[in-house]
Amino acid sequence: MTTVTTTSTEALETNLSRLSLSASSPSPSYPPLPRWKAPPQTQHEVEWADILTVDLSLYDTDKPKLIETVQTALQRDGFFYVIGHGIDIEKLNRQFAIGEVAFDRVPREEKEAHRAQIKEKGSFMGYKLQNYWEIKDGVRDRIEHYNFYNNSIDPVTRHPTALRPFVPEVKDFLHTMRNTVLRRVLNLIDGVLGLDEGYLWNLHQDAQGVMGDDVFRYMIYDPLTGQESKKTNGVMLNGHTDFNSISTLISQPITALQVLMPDDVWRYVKHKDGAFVINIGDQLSFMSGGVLKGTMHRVVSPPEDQRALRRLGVFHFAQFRNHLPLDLLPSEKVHKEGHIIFEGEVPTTNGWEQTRVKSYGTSNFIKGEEYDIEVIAGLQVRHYH
Ligand SMILES: O=C(O)CCC(=O)C(=O)O
Ligand SMILES: [Fe+2]
Repeated sequence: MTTVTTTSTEALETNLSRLSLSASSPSPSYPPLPRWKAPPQTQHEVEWADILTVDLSLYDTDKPKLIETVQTALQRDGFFYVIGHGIDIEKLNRQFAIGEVAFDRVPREEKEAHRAQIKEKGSFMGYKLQNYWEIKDGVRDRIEHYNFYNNSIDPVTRHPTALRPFVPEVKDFLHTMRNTVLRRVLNLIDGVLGLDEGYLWNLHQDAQGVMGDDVFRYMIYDPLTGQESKKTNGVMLNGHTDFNSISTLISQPITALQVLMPDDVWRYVKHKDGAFVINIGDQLSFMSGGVLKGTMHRVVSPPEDQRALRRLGVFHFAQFRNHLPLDLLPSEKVHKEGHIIFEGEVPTTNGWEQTRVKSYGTSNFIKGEEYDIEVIAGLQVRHYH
């Protein structure tokens, strides 16, 4: 009898440990969640963007080489991959699994109650629901996103009920993204611009611990119908530059993100398992006097074999601290090779962000064949379609 009991307990434990191996929970303190099933990669050959890779595992041993790569990447393409960052792939996959909770386990009414005040406050905090933006000729977007803001993650009760158990994990993950990825990438950019190491990081987090209001986003694209796709020329998210300092996305297999490369051709970003895709946004580009490129990118319908799939994304949009003027950085290189961006009043970091969030996809810009133009602070901002 005793033996039987022992055996069945062992069997139970074995089963449990098997279960916990197949459930995705990288830390015992995080609640279990079904493992995210990554969609299959495309078998189609498309034109890939030839973007460079920065291996952060060399950060302590070969920084000069990494600085050189970042320099070429940011002066030429505005995009690069980051590998060797040390964040376990299970942790990355958990973020996709949590993203699914945000879209599939929160009822519509609760999403409405957490709708972001985009027009009112220039903020994406909460949900941007489908159909908010116009892509082209009356076709509206099929994108939903849920956004956490770094300085307003607490209390957990501000988030939809189904997401609450995962908020501590989101916080930990964002903290890791800031301290292990963003910080090292900014230090490398300091190297490119000849700034003291830590200069750019300090603009994102000062000695008193005041932090930029980074946006951490889950984003899901539903496929466009054939009719819609025809009207938008396959475009699902119009060509834009990001509004912030540095954007990081976790690479995922659905082939749809395109970058406008230096020869003016849109090319696809190829998926790299466990890698980040990093680009700089308007604000860092402006502060660099245009030496570092805030590059145009867009999202189009995937190749045939992925076209019917939903596309889930996880993004970290880092922000400078609030209220900083978008002046040129104190770098000799910037002052020599760059140019003055704003002739009149210089916008602030959060001022620029809010203006762009408010008008993106909803305002009547000056229409053009290839792109529409919006004027902000005397500057022409392009919106490609
Ligand atoms: O979905 C993507 O891959 C890109 C999204 C994007 O560019 C953005 O949200 O700014
Ligand atoms: Fe973007």
